[in-house]
Amino acid sequence: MRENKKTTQPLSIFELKEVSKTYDQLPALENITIRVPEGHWIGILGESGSGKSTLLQIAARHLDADKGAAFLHGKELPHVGSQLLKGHPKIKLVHQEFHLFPGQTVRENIAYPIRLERPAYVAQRTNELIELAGLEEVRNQKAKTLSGGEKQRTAIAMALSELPDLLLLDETFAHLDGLNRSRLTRLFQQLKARERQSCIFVTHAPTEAMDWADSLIVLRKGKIVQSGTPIEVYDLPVSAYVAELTGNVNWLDKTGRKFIRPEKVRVSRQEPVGPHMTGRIRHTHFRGLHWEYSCELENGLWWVVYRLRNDLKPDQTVYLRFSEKDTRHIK
Ligand SMILES: Nc1ncnc2c1ncn2[C@@H]1O[C@H](COP(=O)(O)OP(=O)(O)OP(=O)(O)O)[C@@H](O)[C@H]1O
Repeated sequence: MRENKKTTQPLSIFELKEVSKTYDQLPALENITIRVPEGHWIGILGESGSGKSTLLQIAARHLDADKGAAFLHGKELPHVGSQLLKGHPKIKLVHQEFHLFPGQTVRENIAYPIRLERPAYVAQRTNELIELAGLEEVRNQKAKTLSGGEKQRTAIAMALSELPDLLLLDETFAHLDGLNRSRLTRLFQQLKARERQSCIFVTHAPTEAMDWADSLIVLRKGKIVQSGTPIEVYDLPVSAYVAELTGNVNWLDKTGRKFIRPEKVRVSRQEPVGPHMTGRIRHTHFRGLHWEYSCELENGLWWVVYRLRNDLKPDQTVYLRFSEKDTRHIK
């Protein structure tokens, strides 16, 4: 990685500096600064309408901000309005409306961005991506005949055939089933580790954000409310909004200031010695690797608790214990 000698900070590939955007006098983004160091994946998490897509559109050079600037490798990028074509050749946005050539095959679509390279390289890179994206069986099928998930994987493979300096992903996993999700996961793991790809990705899903991001940025009503590593943001959220957006939260009182995460709560069927809380199981949810139970406490609060086994029944009385050091306060 190239280092900035003065600060020893990794150099930013891309930067948005003090960017603001208003639609019909309503602010969609306010004073947003984001730096993407080389090889980093920045996850943008936020509720619907918080400005995530607007941010990606500005980063992709599809949309001009009202204020602020965008830099690639330290060079300010021109206004979108002053360019003949929207976008930037070194920045690729993959979003849910896939831009594929419908009459071309999967292979032809993936090969298109590198069509001027040596034929042997084109064939090798295309085959590699077809395999990584799990598209072997549809490689000769026309894009218009693909399923939604196949289109999405083809669009991602196409974006990656010629690696951009900055990859932008908009809700990439949103409509994928488990199998396709794990295929893409492999593809992205390789991109991160081998290709040192830099990326900004937008998601609603906290697990996806935690999994992929080197740093997380939480947006609310167009403003950055918190940024940090996924662990920092998850463990020390600055507000109830961030706490609830990043995972399940058990509030310790009705003020919404003190909480504990469910994985820190021990649930038992027998009354323990020592301090504990008492509750009743109300709902059971199978989550694959664990069971999640909604539990109504004696004080009227509802908590979520996890167990590896499905051994608690609705209406059963349970006892909850936790350590004070695992509780968190929101200032
Ligand atoms: N073209 C537009 N014209 C007017 N208002 C817009 C336009 N695009 C977005 N907005 C508004 O700007 C705000 C931010 O929208 P944006 O699509 O960036 O949010 P988001 O976080 O991506 O939402 P979602 O998760 O629902 O896609 C919203 O209030 C939205 O209604």
